[in-house]
Amino acid sequence: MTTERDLLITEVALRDGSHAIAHQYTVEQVAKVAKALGEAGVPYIEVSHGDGLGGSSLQYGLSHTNEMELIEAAVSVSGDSKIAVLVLPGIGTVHELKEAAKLGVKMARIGTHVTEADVAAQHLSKAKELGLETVGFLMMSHMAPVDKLVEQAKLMESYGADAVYMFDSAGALLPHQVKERVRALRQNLQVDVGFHGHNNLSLAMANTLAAIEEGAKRIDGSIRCLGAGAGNTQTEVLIAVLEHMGIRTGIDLYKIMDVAEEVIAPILQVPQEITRDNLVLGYAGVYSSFLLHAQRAAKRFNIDSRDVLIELGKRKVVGGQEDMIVDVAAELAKQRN
Ligand SMILES: CC[C@H](O)CC(=O)C(=O)O
Ligand SMILES: [Mn+2]
Repeated sequence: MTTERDLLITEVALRDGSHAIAHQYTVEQVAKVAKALGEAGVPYIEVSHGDGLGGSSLQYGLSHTNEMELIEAAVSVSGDSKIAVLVLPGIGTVHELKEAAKLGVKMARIGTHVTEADVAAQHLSKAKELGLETVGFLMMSHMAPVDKLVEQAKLMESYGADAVYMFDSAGALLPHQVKERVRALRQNLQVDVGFHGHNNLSLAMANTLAAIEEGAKRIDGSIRCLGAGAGNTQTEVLIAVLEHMGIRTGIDLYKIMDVAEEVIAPILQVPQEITRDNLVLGYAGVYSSFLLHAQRAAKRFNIDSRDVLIELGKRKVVGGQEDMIVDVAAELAKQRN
């Protein structure tokens, strides 16, 4: 029997949520979560290091477990759900993509900074060759004007992406800005448009609904908000809201609520909340994945982590420049003495 779905949801807690727990997922945790998500009817489950395949490093944070083991475990228990991986060109290589495909991954999500889509060409075409469904996504989309976003999205489409997402990586966008962007993407692309939000300004749900209103067909969520910063659009809440709107996702509401409460909550080291640092991520337009790095650097130099985040926002530091977080903290500390 095929499930009727008006929207395709990708659950990202086993990838974006990896940032929130410093990439410490174990095989047991991933298997338990993936199995439960599969039973709840989630169509796509993303599994990788928070920074994608190959992300385990001193720069981005060392994983507890090799991500290929996590992927293999997820594939073996996820039933009809498809396992997706994230790849950031420059971090993840075609070699890792091949290894993931061999393990049974069905979708590759290739992401670049919002102005750098051209670096995704090779990865997208290789993923296609491997028979994978492909998503291209543009991160930190608040940092580019609408016409630039559209230009870059068209490049992703031309490289073979089956869908193009805009990522509000910093959780900095307001609903009217999301609407404007998704509308423009829909007007200019033939492929599906997707949206990935972060809840740092408590707008992930509002932004997601704005995207859906403008025709976004693919949405990312993180169950119990287990994503970087304050997390993403909370999956189980989204499913309830969409049911009220008569939008079919194929996900069982009671089951997804149970996964949140019984499987995810025990994994959380602290509850996913809009703490003052998370709020500053959204306010200053800083990558949500920088949170723990900035907190560690602030502690090391005995300064306020909010000052580090505000300065990173001013300098428009983007993914891949994690080493600058320590530089900024050191500079701020020096200025203070
Ligand atoms: C560092 C990759 C990043 O976490 C991808 C993502 O989820 C985002 O940009 O929001
Ligand atoms: Mn994210």
